[in-house]
Amino acid sequence: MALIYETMTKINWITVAWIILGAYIFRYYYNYFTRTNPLPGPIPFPIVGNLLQLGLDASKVAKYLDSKYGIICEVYFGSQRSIFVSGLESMEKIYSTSTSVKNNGFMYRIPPNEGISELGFDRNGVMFNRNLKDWNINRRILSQTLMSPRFLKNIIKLIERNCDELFQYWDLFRVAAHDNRTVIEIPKWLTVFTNDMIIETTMSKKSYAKASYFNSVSDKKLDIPQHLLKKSGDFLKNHQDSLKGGMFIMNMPGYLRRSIFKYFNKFCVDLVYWVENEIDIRVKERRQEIEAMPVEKELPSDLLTLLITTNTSRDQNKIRLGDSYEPLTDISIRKIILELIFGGTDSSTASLSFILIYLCKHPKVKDRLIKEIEQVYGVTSTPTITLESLDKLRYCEAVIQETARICPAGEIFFRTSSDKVDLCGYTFEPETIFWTNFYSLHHNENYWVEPEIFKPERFLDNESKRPKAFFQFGGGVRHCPGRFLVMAQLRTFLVRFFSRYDIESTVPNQPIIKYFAAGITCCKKFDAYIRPKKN
Ligand code: HEM
Repeated sequence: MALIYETMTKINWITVAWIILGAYIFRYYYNYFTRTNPLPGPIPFPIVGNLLQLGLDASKVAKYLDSKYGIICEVYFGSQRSIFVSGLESMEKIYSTSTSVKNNGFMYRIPPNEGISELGFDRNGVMFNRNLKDWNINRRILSQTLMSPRFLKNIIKLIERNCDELFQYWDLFRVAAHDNRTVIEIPKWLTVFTNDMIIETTMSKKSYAKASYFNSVSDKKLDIPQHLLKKSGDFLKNHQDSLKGGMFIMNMPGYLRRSIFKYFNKFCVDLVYWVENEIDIRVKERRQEIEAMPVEKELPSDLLTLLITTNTSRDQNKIRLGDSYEPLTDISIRKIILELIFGGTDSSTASLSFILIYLCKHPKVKDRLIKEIEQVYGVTSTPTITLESLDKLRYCEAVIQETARICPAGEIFFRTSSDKVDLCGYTFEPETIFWTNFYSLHHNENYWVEPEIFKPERFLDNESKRPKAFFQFGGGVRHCPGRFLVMAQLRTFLVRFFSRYDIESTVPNQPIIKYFAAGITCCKKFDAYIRPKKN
């Protein structure tokens, strides 16, 4: 009897589950087929949307959607309907250079999102902040800091120090191998390199991710206290995992996160809080260090000091918004730093990896780049780099831009309408998310002569003749605030690297193996021989 009752109960539960699932699917497709403003696009599946059909290779998705559906279509990333835009005119509208926040209809990054709201990013920081008044002040403080020549001058010194440290480890490998060349797994090394740099840039504290990685792959061990290596290693791992966790929190509907995925959700949230807590400890520590500095003494121009002191009594250049001068709160500083670490690690690693791959594939371009470096700095393995000297590297800049055109780290990127907007003859409601197809635009024959050919010279034309169909860092009021920093970083690295080494891919005609994670197209594998340069 008990068995029959148990079986009946089981069947009932299974039946109920099927009915709920059936009702959910019916409701999903009813909403889909009766949606307003339908656009062409692949039919989505519940929960995953079009992810199974399209996959996660951003350039393949970009090419496919552009060729099959034209300059505007719709896709579902998870349960989120997104408008996918490939035409230049639409992109110019979305990334409009209009400086007026009021007249710009594409002011948001993403529509309201339960997960992002639970983590507090919808009302703090810059990237996802939906309170446009707060976003504006945070953004102005950040831009004023990240773009100031004083800050950038210091950053160049920081980049040089980090290059020297990286090269010291590579040399240790070479000596240990009794060989004049070292096989380096480029993306892995560049990840720890850019991570150390962004941590030191944002937290004004030495980071040991490179050293920690060296110790994990080398027989020789560095004489650095274990707790420092562990701390940096843990920070890198947890911040990378928290980024993946953040994607889960952002894209998985709340009712599923709170039920089926309850424990995994908690694990992801805890990871984000772990990283935030580490940042918070450092912010408080720096506040105390600043308070201990004599008032008459000029404060250092590192990012953290500037974020803490802007609009306080220690600030000489207050930023006014409306009638008030408001300093940033600790929570806002914490979120901004977290976003900068997220925004500044994978994108820079990917860009630098792709540049080195293209230089290996195009030895003539590499030779011309080395010639330019020698012209500006002379033949030396330790050039002294200044902000002014970096501006003379026109060909180097063109190499960086051409790589960003042909193989962008941001192949597709997103903005959200903050108002009713018109695009390609359709009217869209506020809170519609638009994915912009930079990849296809950068490969469009209407705007580029022989777009599949790597030709940095195309960026050497005069300013007025430069191609307009190029979105390396987005554009307009939400233009990437890290662009000057990253351009300084890339140029300084290339100068330092090619003053000292030559590089050759271990695989002839190195294929570009990419993966897409958290909005960035990253380089999955690239091994290269690094040899001392013959002068
Ligand atoms: C090569 C490396 C990089 C690439 C390709 C890149 C690309 C982009 C793009 C396409 C956007 C969207 C801009 C728009 O909507 O108009 C963006 C925004 C942003 N980037 Fe970068 N970025 C890079 C490096 C960095 C670095 C190093 C930082 C930090 C120091 C950073 C911080 C940010 C932030 C905070 C935003 C959001 C700005 C806002 O919403 O107002 N990025 N980036």
